[in-house]
Amino acid sequence: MMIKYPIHKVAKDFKKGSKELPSKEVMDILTQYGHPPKNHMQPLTDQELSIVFEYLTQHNQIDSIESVYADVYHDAKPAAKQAAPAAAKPQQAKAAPAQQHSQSAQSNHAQAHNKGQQQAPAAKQPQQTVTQPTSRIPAKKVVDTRGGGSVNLDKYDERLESFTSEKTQDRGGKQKFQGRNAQRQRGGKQAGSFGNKRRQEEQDRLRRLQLEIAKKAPVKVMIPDEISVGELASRMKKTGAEVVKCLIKNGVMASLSDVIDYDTAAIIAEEMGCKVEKEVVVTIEEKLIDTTEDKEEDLVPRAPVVVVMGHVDHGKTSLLDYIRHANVVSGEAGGITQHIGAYQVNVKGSPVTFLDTPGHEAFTAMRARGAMITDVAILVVAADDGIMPQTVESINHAKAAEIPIIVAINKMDKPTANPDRIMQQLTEYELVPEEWGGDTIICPISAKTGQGIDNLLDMVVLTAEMRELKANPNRAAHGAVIEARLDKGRGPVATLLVQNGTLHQGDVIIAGTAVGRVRAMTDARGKKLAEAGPSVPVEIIGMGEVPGAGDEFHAVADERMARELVEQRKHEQKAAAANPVGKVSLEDLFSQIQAGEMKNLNIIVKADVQGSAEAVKASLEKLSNEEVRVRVIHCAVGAISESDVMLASTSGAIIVGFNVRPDANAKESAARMNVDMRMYRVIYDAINEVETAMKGMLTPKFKEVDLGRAEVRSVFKITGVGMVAGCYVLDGKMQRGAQMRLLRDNIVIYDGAIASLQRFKDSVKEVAAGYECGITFEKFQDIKEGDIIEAFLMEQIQV
Ligand SMILES: Nc1nc2c(ncn2[C@@H]2O[C@H](COP(=O)(O)OP(=O)(O)OP(=O)(O)O)[C@@H](O)[C@H]2O)c(=O)[nH]1
Repeated sequence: MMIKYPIHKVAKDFKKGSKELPSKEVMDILTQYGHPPKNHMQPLTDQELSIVFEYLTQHNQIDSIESVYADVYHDAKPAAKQAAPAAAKPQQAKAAPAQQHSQSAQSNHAQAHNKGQQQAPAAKQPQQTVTQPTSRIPAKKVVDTRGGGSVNLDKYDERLESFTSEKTQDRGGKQKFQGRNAQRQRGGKQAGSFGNKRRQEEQDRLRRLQLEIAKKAPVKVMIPDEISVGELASRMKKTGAEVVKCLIKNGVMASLSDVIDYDTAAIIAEEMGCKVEKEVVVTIEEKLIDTTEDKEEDLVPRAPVVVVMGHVDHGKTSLLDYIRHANVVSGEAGGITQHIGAYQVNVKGSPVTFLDTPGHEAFTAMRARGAMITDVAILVVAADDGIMPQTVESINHAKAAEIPIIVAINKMDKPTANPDRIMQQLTEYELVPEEWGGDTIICPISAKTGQGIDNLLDMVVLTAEMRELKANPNRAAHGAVIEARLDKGRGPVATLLVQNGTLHQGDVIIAGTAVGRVRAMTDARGKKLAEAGPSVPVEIIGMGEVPGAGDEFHAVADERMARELVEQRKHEQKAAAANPVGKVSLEDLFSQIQAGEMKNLNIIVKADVQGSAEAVKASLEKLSNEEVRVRVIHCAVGAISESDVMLASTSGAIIVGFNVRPDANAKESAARMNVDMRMYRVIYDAINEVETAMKGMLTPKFKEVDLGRAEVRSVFKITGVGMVAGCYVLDGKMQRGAQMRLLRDNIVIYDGAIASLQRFKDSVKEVAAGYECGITFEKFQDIKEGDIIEAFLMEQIQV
C-alpha cells in the first residue's frame, strides 16, 4: 500500500536541532540504499519510509530505552494527544511492517550502501561511523532521538512504540523475527488481518512494558510530618484503596481521612514503589526568626550577666544596692537611679551586667520559662549566720543551671563574723574554697562598708573571662524579657536583656505573645539609647501588650508576619493549656530509659527532718545502675514549695516528699507544669517504687483524687466518741468514709479515714466548702487547732 508521504514532508518532520532536515539528505539516504527518488515531491513507499526512518534513528541514538519510556510514561497524555492527528495514523499503522522491510532493504542494498556511505554527509554523526548501517535495530540502542532533543518526532510516537514493542520481541530470537518477516512477505490480505491482531498484541505488550518501566522509575513523593491517607494516595498517584490495603498489611488500620505520621507514610510509600522525600514545612517562626549559628569570626566578647542569690537577710539587696549606687569603679557620674530589673557597671573597663532582682525565685522563674540568661551566680552568705535552707536551694539552682558560683561571705564588718565556719559548711555542698585546694572562689565582703566588693567584682570579671563569653553584635537582636509591667502613661514597659545581636530603636520585636515596635529605649541611668548590643539591659516602650518575664524576644523584619506568629502562639498556648505535655514521671520512666532519653534521673527530696531527708537521698542514689544515674539535685527539710516545683520543672526532676506535703501554690504549679510529686511515709516505699519504676515494673493501680481541705478551728471531747475536730471546709468537700491525712505545718501527722462527719447534730454524707462540720478519725485523738485535713479518694487506674 502506498503512503502519501512525500520526501519534503518527511524531511520537515525530522528536525535537526532547531532546523528542518534538508530534503536532499532524505534523498541521499534513499539513493544510498538503492531507492533513488525522482524529486522531493515523490511520496515514499512503506519500505522507503522504513529505510529513512531506520537510518535516521540509527544515527541519532539515545543512551537507554528506559529513559525514553520513562518520558513516554510521564508525558503520556500530551504525547497521546499530539499523536492523534489523523494524517499520522496510516503511517503509524505501517510502522511494524516498515521495520521488517528494512532488513531486506538493507541486505539487498548492502553494496550500494558500502559504496555510498561516504556520499551521505548529512547522516554523519561525530561519534559514529556509517560503515555499518546494520541490518536491524540493535536491541538496546534505540529508537527515538527525542532524548537528544534534535529531532521532532512527535508524529511518530506510535510508530516508535510499535518499533519498540517489536524490539521487545527481538529478545525472542532472530528466527521468530524472520518467521514473521517471511509471513509478511507471503503478503496478502490475510497478512493484513494478522497484522491488526498482532498490532493489538504489541500495543498490549507495550502498555505492560510501560507500566513496568513506570514502576522502575519511581514516583517521587514529598511527605510532611503528618499526612492524611487520601492525600498520600493522591501524591503517590495511587488509589485510596491501594494505600489503605497496604496500611492494613502493615498493621495500621486507617481510613482515607485518617492522618498518619511521616514514618508510617514513608514505609507505605516505599513499599508502594515510590521515592520518598521529606517535605520540610517552614513555619512562620523559622521564616521570621533567624536562628543561624554565628561564625567564629563574627563573635566578639560580651559582658557577663550576673545573678545574686542567697538566704533571706543575708544581704543580697544591700550588695546590689551598693554596686548600683556606689558604681564603685566606674567613676561615672550620676549612678544608677532607676530600678529596671537589671543594670550594667564597669569594672576597670570591663562591663558587667547584674540582674537587679535578688533571689533565686526570679532566676528560677526565668529558667522555668526557658530563659538561660545568667553566666555567673554570686552566692551571698552572711558571715554571722551560715548556710541556711535558701542558701542550699540557691546552690542547687545554680548547679542545675550549670553556672559557676562565686561565694560572697557578707557582713564581714560584724564582730561575730566567722568565715571559716562558712567555708567549712560550704565543703558539704561540694563548694571547696580555692585556698583549701578546691575551685570555688570565696570573697569576704561587707555590703555595708564596701569592703572586698572591688575584689568580688574582679573575680566576677575573671570568672567571666574564663568562660570566654561571646556574641555577635551584627545581627538582629535576640534576648529575654527581664521585667514587664503596664505603665499608666506609657503603656506596656519591658526591660529586655539583649543576649545576641543589637537592638535598635524602631525595631519590630516579638516577645512571647506580644509584638510591637521599639519606640524608645533607656538604660538604668535613665539615659536614652539608640541601640543596645549584647548583654545590655534596656527598658523599652512600644509593645502592644505586656510580655511575660522570662519570655524570649526577637527583633524581626516583618511586622505583619510577627503578628501572625503571635496569633499562632496564642492558639498553641490555649491548646497546650488544655493538654499539658508530659515531663518525667515514674510511670513513663522505664520507657524513657529504654528509649535512651534518660541518663540521669533527677530527684528532689523534701522530708520532715534532716535525718530522713539524708536517708532517703542516700538510699535513692544507691539505686543508680549502668543505664541510669539517680541524682538527688536538691534535698531539704520542709514542705514542698513552689520553688521546688520550678526546680523540678526546669531540671526534669521528680519530687519525692517524705512525711511532707506540697503547699497550695506548689500543688497548683505542679499540676500546671506537670511535675510528678510522690509522697511517702515509709522510706522503703519510696525506694521500692523508684526501683520498680526503673525496672519498668511499676504498675500503678490507684491514684489519689483530691476531695478537699478543711481547717481545724476548735477541738472538743465528747464522751464515748473521743476527740472531735470542729472544722471549716476551705475548698472542695469533706466526705464520710473518705481517706484523709492530717497536716500540721504541711507535715503529715496522721493518715487514715474520716470516721464520722457531723453538721450540728446530724450525721451527714458530705459537707461542702464554706461550711463548718465536726469530724472524727479512726484511731486518732491528737488533733490540734490549725491542723489541716486533706480528704481524698483512691481511684483505681485502668492499666
Ligand atoms: N553589718 C552589716 N549588715 C548588713 C550587711 N549587708 C546587709 N546587712 C543588713 O542585713 C539586713 C538584710 O539585708 P538585705 O540586703 O535586705 O538582705 P537580703 O538578702 O536582700 O534580704 P531579702 O531581700 O529579705 O531576701 C539589712 O538590715 C542590712 O542592713 C553587711 O555587710 N554588714
